[in-house]
Amino acid sequence: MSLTAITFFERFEADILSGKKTLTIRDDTEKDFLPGSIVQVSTYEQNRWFCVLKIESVEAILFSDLSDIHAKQENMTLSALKNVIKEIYPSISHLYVISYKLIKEKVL
Ligand SMILES: CC(=O)Nc1cc[nH]c(=O)n1
Repeated sequence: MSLTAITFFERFEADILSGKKTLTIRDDTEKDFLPGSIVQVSTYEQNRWFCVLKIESVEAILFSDLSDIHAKQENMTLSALKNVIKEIYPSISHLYVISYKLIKEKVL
């Protein structure tokens, strides 16, 4: 069964809504998104819905293969991205790059 919802830390919300952050890197507990599927997005902290994404692709990657291309799509430097991922997933080397498109934003 594929996943239909995802959470992001609140600090990433503005970058997602502005289209500056177009991918997320997750561990194997959050890899089962179907390309082409629609996913509801909420904040991790408050479970507050804030947008809808369409999954473009899900690709396995090793932590050591993260590059400037991934960092740019996360709207970060590569060293900032590696620090964020190490903090969220300490000592996990097998990860998944999930790319997405913003479909619907929250209306303020
Ligand atoms: C809640 C959560 O795990 N959020 C993450 C994790 C990795 N990348 C990301 O953009 N957001």
